[in-house]
Amino acid sequence: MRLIGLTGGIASGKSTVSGLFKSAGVPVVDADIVARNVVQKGTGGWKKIVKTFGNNILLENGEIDRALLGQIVFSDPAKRKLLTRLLSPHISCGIFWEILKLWVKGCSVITVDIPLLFETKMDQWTNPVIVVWVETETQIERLMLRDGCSEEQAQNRINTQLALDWKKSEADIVINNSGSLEDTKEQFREVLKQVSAPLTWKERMRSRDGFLSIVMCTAAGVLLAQKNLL
Ligand SMILES: CC(C)(COP(=O)(O)OP(=O)(O)OC[C@H]1O[C@@H](n2cnc3c(N)ncnc32)[C@H](O)[C@@H]1O)[C@@H](O)C(=O)NCCC(=O)NCCS
Ligand SMILES: Nc1ncnc2c1ncn2[C@@H]1O[C@H](COP(=O)(O)OP(=O)(O)OP(=O)(O)O)[C@@H](O)[C@H]1O
Repeated sequence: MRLIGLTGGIASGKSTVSGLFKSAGVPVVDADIVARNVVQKGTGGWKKIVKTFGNNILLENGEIDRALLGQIVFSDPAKRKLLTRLLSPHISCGIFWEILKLWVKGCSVITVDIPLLFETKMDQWTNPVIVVWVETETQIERLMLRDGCSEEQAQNRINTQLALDWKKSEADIVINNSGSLEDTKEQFREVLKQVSAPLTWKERMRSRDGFLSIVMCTAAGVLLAQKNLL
């Protein structure tokens, strides 16, 4: 099985590229969706957030007020690290189950779209690592336009992640999404050819090691969670 790691910076175009993978018939596991599911009302992630941030973090319907939580954690590095630490085991487990379900269905190539792929060291599980890169000015403009935030807020959010230029330097494949959508699609077509090629022996060993790591880390996570150690 080939696990493609798709990452980048906030609003660099990961969802845009993951949409292209889906259209090409390659299933995608989206860490942002998993991260939303693991904090739905009543889940373990939800309980941890309420315990840590208090009842004020809830909307009237009992769901987490994501906009408020975002405001809090993106303006306070310690709280952001705390939230990431609280949710990481739940998110890793969720990603693993999604991969497992697709694997059982017989999918041999799966893309995992994880914004914090390098930050959480999950890059070692995936091969190749694709970084969707964009020029900073364009990234800020698109983020402001999409989320209706100020330039300062956009810059703050960008600063909470590892530098996109550094991610680019660590990538196996870079997709430059600074231009038009058509330009990105053209690069994607080349990438698709590359990732559709059969795995070399070296790559097979790497991805098998990667998959075993996922199994072991998740099993450890589940055990620790059951013993309330997380
Ligand atoms: C803070 C929250 C509530 C804001 O929710 P909101 O719906 O506004 O944004 P959404 O979840 O769609 O995230 C948008 C983007 O923000 C960035 N982002 C999210 N969490 C983090 C984080 N902890 N650190 C840095 N960047 C982050 C990512 O690039 C992500 O794609 C939410 O992002 C969250 O729960 N984050 C913690 C979980 C996490 O680490 N998610 C990343 C998945 S690997
Ligand atoms: N090549 C492009 N040309 C113009 N707009 C684009 C292009 N690529 C992406 N966008 C727009 O930029 C915004 C950010 O793109 P997208 O949502 O794909 O980024 P992302 O990396 O998934 O973001 P996040 O980290 O917040 O999940 C979206 O509004 C999208 O429509």
